[in-house]
Amino acid sequence: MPDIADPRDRLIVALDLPDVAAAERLVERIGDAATFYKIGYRLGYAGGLAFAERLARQGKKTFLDLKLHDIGNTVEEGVRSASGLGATFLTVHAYPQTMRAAVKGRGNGLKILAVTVLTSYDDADATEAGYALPVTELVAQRSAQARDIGIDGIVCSAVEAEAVRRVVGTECLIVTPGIRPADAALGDQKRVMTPGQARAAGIDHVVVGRPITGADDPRRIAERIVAEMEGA
Ligand SMILES: O=C(O)c1cc(=O)[nH]c(=O)n1[C@@H]1O[C@H](COP(=O)(O)O)[C@@H](O)[C@H]1O
Repeated sequence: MPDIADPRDRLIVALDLPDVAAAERLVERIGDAATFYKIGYRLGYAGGLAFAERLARQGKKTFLDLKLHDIGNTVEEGVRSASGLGATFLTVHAYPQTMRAAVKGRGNGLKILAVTVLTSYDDADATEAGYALPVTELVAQRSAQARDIGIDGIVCSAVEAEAVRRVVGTECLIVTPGIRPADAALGDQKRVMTPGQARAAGIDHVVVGRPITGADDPRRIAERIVAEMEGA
């Protein structure tokens, strides 16, 4: 829970767009209302990794959301390669072997975030995937493992943020997708909070995609989200 001096840094805009030209247009329209962008595999597989490097060179913070999960050697070497892209964050799934490998491979100040249980999952989805624990317990268990392994941050829903903070303490970041302004459509997200609720629950960063990427005025929505967190 490091001090975040610029309140805009709390908002990470998910650039889930089909191509680099669309991402460039959105970044341009948002202007200085956002400082931090997430590149996931939709854009990543369409030239987005080179674009992420460019954004970083232009002074934006970048988050590579590659959600790595593989045998340890592949994860470790993959993280080593990703460490050269100038990013601030990189995601891996919160499996102990994967997290240990990621910590071994990280370099150049890249922080590793562990995705505990996807925010599109509820208890029924976890059961269907073969887990005996309810989501809140699975998130707590994986957060404790991430803490013990030395992961830099946890990705969970803001619904679990207070419980996760008790597990990981103040040194570890909590980053929460599944964020929706009060009037926004949920889409496929199931564990959801507003930006203000998330901030009050003690998160470090929120991740917001469609409410911004699909807005008529993305800059205004980004500004509103930052202001809502500041007022929380
Ligand atoms: O790792 C993530 O960023 C992530 C983890 C998670 O549990 N849930 C989740 O929604 N995300 C990502 O956060 C973004 C949320 O997008 P929206 O639902 O459009 O706001 C997407 O890019 C997801 O891939």
